[in-house]
Amino acid sequence: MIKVFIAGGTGWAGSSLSKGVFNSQNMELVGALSRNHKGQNLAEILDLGSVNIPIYDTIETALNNTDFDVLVEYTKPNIAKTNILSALKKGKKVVIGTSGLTENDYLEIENVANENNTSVLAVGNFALTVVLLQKFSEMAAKYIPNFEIIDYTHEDKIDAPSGTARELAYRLSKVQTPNKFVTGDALIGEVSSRGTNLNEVQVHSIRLPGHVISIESIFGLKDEKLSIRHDSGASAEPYVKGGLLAIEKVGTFKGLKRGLDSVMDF
Ligand SMILES: NC(=O)C1=CN([C@@H]2O[C@H](COP(=O)(O)OP(=O)(O)OC[C@H]3O[C@@H](n4cnc5c(N)ncnc54)[C@H](O)[C@@H]3O)[C@@H](O)[C@H]2O)C=CC1
Ligand SMILES: O=C(O)C1=N[C@H](C(=O)O)C[C@H](O)C1
Repeated sequence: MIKVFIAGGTGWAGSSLSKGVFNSQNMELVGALSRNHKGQNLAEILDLGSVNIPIYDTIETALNNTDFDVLVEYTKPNIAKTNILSALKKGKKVVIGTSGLTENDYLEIENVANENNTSVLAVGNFALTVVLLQKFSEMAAKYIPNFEIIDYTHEDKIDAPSGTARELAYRLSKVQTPNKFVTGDALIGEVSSRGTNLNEVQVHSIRLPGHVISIESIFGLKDEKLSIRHDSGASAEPYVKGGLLAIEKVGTFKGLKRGLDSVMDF
């Protein structure tokens, strides 16, 4: 049995995963972190039956009071790194779902995981269809050296670019550095209108009502263009299966891995 603790277990994504873990044959849901539900029973909140799944409001109290193997981080960017580093320092394995962490954050997380001989699996998007978008985009980037990324989300998403876009930029940059067009001093007007540069890839973030979550990688060659786009629906269901797979696989290596495909067969 893998003992799982979910930081953000009462949230939109975390509550769906909590139910998935609770119903899993080889996992035990032993606790959750939630700022607003301290001292309550997660099983009652999620209608899971007559068991007690305690909720804490800080990672320190959770680590002092609960024994677990894997921390799933599904809170908010402002607290995620603290939760992750605290758990790693106690030798816990960590699955990261929370977006907003930077490349420097990941370097620090990787170092702390290595120092404590444990493992972290960070997944910008747990949905299988997004994993496929990442793979198809990597294939395209191998042949087309001109690409940019657009991320579209609901208006109240607090971090930009999305975790999905950050991970995609990181991955495409490993395939090749894209060519730059009209940048720096050559550009007349607003430099920021060309988006932000992540790992040498231009990323544009749209935040608008009526939008859920979409990601698009755009490629161009003379007289031809290619768009690879993914659109999420409104529920958090697509992230559950991938989340469960990540919990199962995070103990199979040491250090940091990024992307769900890193533990899948392709
Ligand atoms: N990697 C992936 O596939 C996915 C990633 N996400 C990311 O997961 C994160 C959470 O998203 P949602 O579930 O929509 O958020 P949410 O707002 O619905 O839930 C956040 C949860 O974290 C808890 N929380 C927030 N701040 C806290 C603090 N300071 N201390 C203790 N608990 C705290 C809340 O009580 C709640 O349980 C976001 O960064 C989002 O982008 C969301 C869905 C899929
Ligand atoms: O609702 C969100 O916020 C989500 N964020 C993740 C991201 O930043 O990429 C992914 C997910 O699609 C939902």
